[in-house]
Amino acid sequence: MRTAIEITGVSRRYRSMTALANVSLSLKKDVIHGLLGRNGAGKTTLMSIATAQDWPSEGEVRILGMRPHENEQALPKICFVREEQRYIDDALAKHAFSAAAQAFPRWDAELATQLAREFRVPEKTRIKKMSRGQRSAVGVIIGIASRAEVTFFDEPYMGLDAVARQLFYDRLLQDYAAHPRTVVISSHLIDEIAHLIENVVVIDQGQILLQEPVEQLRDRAVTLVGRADAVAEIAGTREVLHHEAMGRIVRTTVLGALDHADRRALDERGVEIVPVSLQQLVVRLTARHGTSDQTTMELSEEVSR
Ligand SMILES: Nc1ncnc2c1ncn2[C@@H]1O[C@H](COP(=O)(O)OP(=O)(O)OP(=O)(O)O)[C@@H](O)[C@H]1O
Repeated sequence: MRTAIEITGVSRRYRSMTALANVSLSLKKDVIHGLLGRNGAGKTTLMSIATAQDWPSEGEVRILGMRPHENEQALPKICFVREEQRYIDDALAKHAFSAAAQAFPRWDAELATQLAREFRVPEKTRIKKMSRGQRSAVGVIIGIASRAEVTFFDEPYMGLDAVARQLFYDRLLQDYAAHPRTVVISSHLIDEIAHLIENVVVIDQGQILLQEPVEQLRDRAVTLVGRADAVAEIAGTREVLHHEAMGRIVRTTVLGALDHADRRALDERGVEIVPVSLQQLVVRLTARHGTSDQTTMELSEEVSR
């Protein structure tokens, strides 16, 4: 089976608020996926439903072919690391690790101990008394050492310093290479996780804006920097995502890959081609989605044209 996570027509409403609107998503097995989107886009809601911690108002979820809700067979295969993880009162890190050992059959206790040392998780401090970063580290360790077949990290880096975040990315990749599994990470630090993820899902206002392999997405847009008339000549026929003028020089971000002839024409006119980072692309696409009346489908089609 190549699909690990299948979400079909899932909606989640809170009274008048629609957090997810008819979301369908199919995520491949043994791939690291990035779930990206602005505050309130629906990332946590989607992850909570996929991990059976919340129920959809409509629609269906399948994890490894199984319905996860109240399913004793499915749940040991699913790990959800979230910022506001609750632990048993007065628990130390080792207690949280023992509980994880019970919950996840592939738990690696040695790895957890090693990671606890590397993240400098204090042994004798109760989790509720730990600093925010230390608490996040406990969650991250559980996420990695559980080796659950499907692991969700919801903004796992909150409070982690730059060194600890790098350690998280390195250790996750290392362990994933040795023990492939399906990972979904939500993050606002898009460029930080760009090298980690293979597939990108962008969600905005409860709708999936796009789902695409990172490599493909990188070629989707470029920024052209040069004289306004020269840039306009090439940009004119394309979808403009962003435009800035600095005197006679403009920076225009356009959708669509450049072919050989475009590159030659730009070169002849002294126009510089600057790659667009994943973060910039996601920011531009979501900003555009928020201000336009286009449907998700239209925008996705545009992006993939
Ligand atoms: N229990 C709740 N009751 C009412 N509204 C809720 C509830 N939980 C989430 N929402 C709303 O649903 C929407 C999606 O929230 P969600 O937490 O999934 O967003 P998110 O993408 O994870 O955001 P962030 O990046 O800020 O964590 C938001 O508008 C939020 O206010």
